[in-house]
Amino acid sequence: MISIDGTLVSRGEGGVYGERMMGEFRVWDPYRSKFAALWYLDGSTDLPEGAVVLYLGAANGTTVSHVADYAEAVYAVEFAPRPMQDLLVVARKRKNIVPIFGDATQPQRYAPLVEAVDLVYQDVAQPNQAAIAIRHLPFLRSGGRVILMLKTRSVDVRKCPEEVFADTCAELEAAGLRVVAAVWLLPYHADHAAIVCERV
Ligand SMILES: C[S@@+](CC[C@H](N)C(=O)[O-])C[C@H]1O[C@@H](n2cnc3c(N)ncnc32)[C@H](O)[C@@H]1O
Repeated sequence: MISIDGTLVSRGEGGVYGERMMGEFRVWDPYRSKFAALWYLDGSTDLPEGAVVLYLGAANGTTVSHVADYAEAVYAVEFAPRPMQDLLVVARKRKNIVPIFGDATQPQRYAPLVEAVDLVYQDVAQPNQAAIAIRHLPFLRSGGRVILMLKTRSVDVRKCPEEVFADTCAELEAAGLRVVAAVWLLPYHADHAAIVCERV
């Protein structure tokens, strides 16, 4: 990933959501994007140019647009109609984004549209976040990665965040993933942790 004087950027045609520009580069704000926050907090995080990405929880496409500046293709899944409309606008300008109006708990419904991917990136804030990620492992190439943005309060508000975090890591490992990094996203995002896994 590219940085200019320590600021994370991506190279894309024009701004998408009023983000700051540094010449032809778009500033990727860690307060607006958990992916960017992870990059600032864990130096080993990378998004190799030319990667194929399956993105679950695309929302209005702000982070998707930065990911698409690096990736060869981004399959972007969103199930809420309003953000989907904005995502479609973003995808009209970026031909390597494939917007999918679908429910990430039902991957079999969009499986025919998606190729094998190098990265499954998930940011869905649902109770069953680990299970959703695990359901997408058939799309992941061997050696590929899963980045799960875990919103602990969405899983179980009664459990302490550390317990939810540990349980989620254990569930992912039981499914054959190896956790290579696990980071709380403070100060950028409260109640969120990023879990980076490799398919072994
Ligand atoms: C926290 S927002 C994602 C923010 C986005 N990743 C970004 O960085 O710009 C979570 C999104 O996931 C979507 N979502 C939640 N559950 C989903 C599901 N089962 N299938 C698809 N999208 C889902 C929500 O509608 C919402 O837009």
